[in-house]
Amino acid sequence: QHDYSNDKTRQRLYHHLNMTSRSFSAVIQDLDEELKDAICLFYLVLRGLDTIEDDMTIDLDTKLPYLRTFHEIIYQKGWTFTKNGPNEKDRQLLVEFDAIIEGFLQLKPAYQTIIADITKRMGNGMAHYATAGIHVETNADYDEYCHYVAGLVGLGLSEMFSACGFESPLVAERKDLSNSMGLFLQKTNIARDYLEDLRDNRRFWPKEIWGQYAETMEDLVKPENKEKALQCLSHMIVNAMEHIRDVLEYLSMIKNPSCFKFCAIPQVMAMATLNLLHSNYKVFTHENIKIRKGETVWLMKESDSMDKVAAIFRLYARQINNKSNSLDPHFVDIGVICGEIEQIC
Ligand SMILES: CC(C)(C)CN1C(=O)[C@@H](CC(=O)N[C@@H](CC(=O)O)C(=O)O)O[C@H](c2cccc3ccccc23)c2cc(Cl)ccc21
Repeated sequence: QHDYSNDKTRQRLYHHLNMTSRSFSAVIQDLDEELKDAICLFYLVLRGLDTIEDDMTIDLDTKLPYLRTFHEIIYQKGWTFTKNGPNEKDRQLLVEFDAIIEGFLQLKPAYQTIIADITKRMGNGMAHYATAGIHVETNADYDEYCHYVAGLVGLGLSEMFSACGFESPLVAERKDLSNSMGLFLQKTNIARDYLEDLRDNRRFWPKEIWGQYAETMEDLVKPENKEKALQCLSHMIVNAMEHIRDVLEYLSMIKNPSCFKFCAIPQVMAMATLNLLHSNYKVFTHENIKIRKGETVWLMKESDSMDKVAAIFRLYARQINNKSNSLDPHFVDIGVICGEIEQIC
């Protein structure tokens, strides 16, 4: 139990957490005392790293060293970053990053080591994919990139759950399941953010997939390619849904109620998002597609037991299956995955 001698540090931490993501910050604050601060800091350190990766106003020569050394920076009292571009929301976190470091240095060494290790591996992975000319081409690249930016988060969280004794050591051992937890979330975000990422000149959809439907990724936006675009989207959704069996197996291992909700809520939100995306041409015409606030509130309330979470996955799987008709080349794949979900649940 780390005592934040000056509660000021703690207040600043949770202020930044609330600034990054209001709904999820409440979920983190519901975590058991032993884990709450460690996961809050893990989340904020990763947000800081992600803000540097995402900032297109920083040239590569400056950005790459920051990505590769961020795991050391988090030990440097007083460090802040003022080179960031105008993006107000995230910029504030880095300008005041000394408060995050202050909190990080007060964590138990075991949690510091887990956070630093994941940050090092993630920063190097991000640096690899930020290097000029390197981007996601094959499905293997896609899984590797998502492993770096999200799968590793699952590994770190599982190590924390096992380290604090809330969960069995098996949770940290099943790295494949922890990785899938991250890939399901990240692949859902990447499918959802097609247009926003295209505008920011970020290419995450693998050519091995979109190449089956268009000459270039931009072609998918053209109205005359609407059918091909929706078929490609369906393919991306199937690719994400392949992780559901691992997600359900991982969640069935989590016994601590606050850890369970913390893990389950983003997963059911992702499943609801995939349902919203399927056959939805807005993916190619609008940015920031999100499930309705009411649905979010319902999902957060309903995700407190394995049976309820399984029922939610079954519900959305049925809805996706009903929407995908025989014109959809992935109609069979979706049927198979939904059939499996019926069995598992
Ligand atoms: C890229 C990402 C998916 C890993 C981001 N990520 C998440 O998406 C958050 C959810 C979140 O931030 N929701 C925001 C999203 C948004 O801002 O749009 C919301 O407002 O609902 O959840 C994940 C997260 C939570 C629980 C278990 C996980 C297991 C493996 C990988 C990630 C896991 C997360 C946990 C930590 Cl410690 C750090 C980051 C994340």
